Amino acid sequence: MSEHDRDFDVSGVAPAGPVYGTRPEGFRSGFASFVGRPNAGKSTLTNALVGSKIVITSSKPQTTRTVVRGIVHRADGQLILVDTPGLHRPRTLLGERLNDLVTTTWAEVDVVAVCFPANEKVGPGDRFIVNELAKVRRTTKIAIATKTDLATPEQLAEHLVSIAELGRETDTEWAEIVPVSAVSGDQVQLLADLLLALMPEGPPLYPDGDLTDAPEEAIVAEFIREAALEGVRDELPHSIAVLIEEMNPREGRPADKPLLDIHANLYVERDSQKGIIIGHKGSRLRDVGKAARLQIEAFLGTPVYLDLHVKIAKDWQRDPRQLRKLGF
Ligand SMILES: Nc1nc2c(ncn2[C@@H]2O[C@H](COP(=O)(O)OP(=O)(O)OP(=O)(O)O)[C@@H](O)[C@H]2O)c(=O)[nH]1
Repeated sequence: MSEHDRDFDVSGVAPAGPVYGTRPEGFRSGFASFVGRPNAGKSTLTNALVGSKIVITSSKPQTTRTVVRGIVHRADGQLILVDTPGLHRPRTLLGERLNDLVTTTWAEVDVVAVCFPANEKVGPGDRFIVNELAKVRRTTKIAIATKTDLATPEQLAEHLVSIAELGRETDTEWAEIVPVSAVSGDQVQLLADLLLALMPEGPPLYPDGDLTDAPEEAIVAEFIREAALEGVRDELPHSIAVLIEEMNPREGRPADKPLLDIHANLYVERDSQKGIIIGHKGSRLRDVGKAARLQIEAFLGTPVYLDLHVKIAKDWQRDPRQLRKLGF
């Protein structure tokens, strides 16, 4: 995208409607998307740039499903980060939908940043992604060596060479290759500078102070999913989806003692999974509910009553109707 003088209603990535504020001289604004194999550190980097926990992170791969934006506000520009799900060789209908979402996003953003964790070798998973990305010719691409705190200087040097090499092999021109650590904060500001420099000149696209325009419900659902994923077996993550049925302030509460009622359903695919989530006499579900509630309360800044139910949606990942219902 080269200019911002048009409507930004494309594929759910960009906001429609008004632009905010006037354009200071030299102000830049635009969209960047982090991609990379599962666990590459995309969500953590988004949070480090935005400076607040917006996108959930987890030590388990493939936890990111929803496109959630983080917004970096600076005096000289506004950077809107689009966090996409990882690209995978599709095995289910959900996989295909997610991949479509990913490639659509790539074509619409100003910059795609590929994350390569510095503590792991560049491998087939990375090659698959960069090859797919190479088909989107017009978008500017940068490479980020993530998690540099976990690599020795020698490893990092070798890693940067491999990234450059992969660029040549796939005919991808990296506009930048940047090493960062989201955990130590090393080079995070530099990355923000470089990303902003690649954005077109344009006015702010969001009101000052907004960190994300993802609907609150989507973020709340992600907090619940995050809590439910904690400590469960590896095959379970793909099988969990959360749908917020209702989110309303409790009526009749005094103004200084508000309470937000949230009714949510947690969907799994099989009876056995339901048992795992609920735990002995419901103990695990209670812990999940409490952990999620604390996160939600911190995020929304209000006391919450969370009513959480586990339901079975058989094979939801393969069923178009269920997928639609769950927002995919
Ligand atoms: N030491 C270190 N760990 C990191 C860094 N960035 C991310 N991690 C860890 O790596 C794991 C994966 O990070 P995420 O940010 O969830 O990775 P992701 O690419 O968003 O993962 P998916 O959603 O699965 O695609 C988490 O345990 C993070 O804490 C970093 O800079 N340094």
